[in-house]
Amino acid sequence: MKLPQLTVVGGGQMARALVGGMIQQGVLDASKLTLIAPSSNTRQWWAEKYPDCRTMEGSTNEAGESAYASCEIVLLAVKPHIIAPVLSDPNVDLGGKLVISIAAGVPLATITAGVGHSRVVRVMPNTPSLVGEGAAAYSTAESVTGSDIESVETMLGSVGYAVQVSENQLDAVTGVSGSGPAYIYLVIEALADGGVAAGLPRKTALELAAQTVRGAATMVRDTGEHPGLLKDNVCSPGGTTIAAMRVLEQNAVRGALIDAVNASAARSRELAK
Ligand SMILES: NC(=O)C1=CN([C@@H]2O[C@H](COP(=O)(O)OP(=O)(O)OC[C@H]3O[C@@H](n4cnc5c(N)ncnc54)[C@H](O)[C@@H]3O)[C@@H](O)[C@H]2O)C=CC1
Ligand SMILES: O=C(O)[C@@H]1CCC=N1
Repeated sequence: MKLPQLTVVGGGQMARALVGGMIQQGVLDASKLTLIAPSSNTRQWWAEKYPDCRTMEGSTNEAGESAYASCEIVLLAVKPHIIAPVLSDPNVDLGGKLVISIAAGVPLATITAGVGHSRVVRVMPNTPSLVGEGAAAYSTAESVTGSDIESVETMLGSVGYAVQVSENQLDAVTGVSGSGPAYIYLVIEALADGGVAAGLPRKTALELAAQTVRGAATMVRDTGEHPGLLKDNVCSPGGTTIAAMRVLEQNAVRGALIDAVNASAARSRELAK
């Protein structure tokens, strides 16, 4: 399935990852994209990267044309506190459009009230969408149709894994997979630092660390084995890994990750207020 005309509000990091991923995966033609961005640097970035797309500073241009007139889907990719000002702009008429928000914490009820109808989907994606390895969850408001869900699944499925959840689970999703790439980048950076400390060149240490994280993730996903068992398989009796595991447990890495996920989920709940 090819996506219809799409208008994206906000051209920052997550829009670049998600929409860029959809263009690269071939489900969206750049010629069907209108990107609204108040920053000229952002518009220039999109125009250079995807010359066929249309960029606009606001919801209308000097000729009075609306950024929304010909689109079927609108993707809200601005920061959570910008959602309300965007939706209260008198030039923004989202009647008859499927509206998708990726703003962390902003409830469906807030978006449907601002949009004026409930053909609205709330998504929590993540930035590895850019390379086709995203992880996303979504929840729908009441007027969303089967074909709308098909569009959302096409968008998210083209750039990785997608799952429908109940809205009250989206804060937890944010804690695990929305914010999650940042935790793993920290782990990769720290593993590479450890390799450098132990004598490896930086580049070699970073390649080994990144491939190890990728390999371990693929093992969990493809074998279906419990991660605890896969961990045990690495720990030879009296060997190197169990010595390292003891250090990780002494430093409460497990508890720190659990607390990190919960801190992100709690912040997501706070953003709803
Ligand atoms: N960065 C991430 O990994 C993830 C972000 N999100 C959500 O995505 C949304 C965007 O986050 P980022 O891309 O990280 O932020 P960002 O700051 O990189 O991008 C937001 C963009 O919106 C633009 N903007 C501000 N006011 C605007 C307006 N009135 N109309 C159009 N554009 C406007 C800004 O100039 C900026 O380029 C947030 O709501 C966030 O919660 C969700 C999942 C992951
Ligand atoms: O940090 C944030 O608020 C956004 C939402 C999830 C990932 N980045």
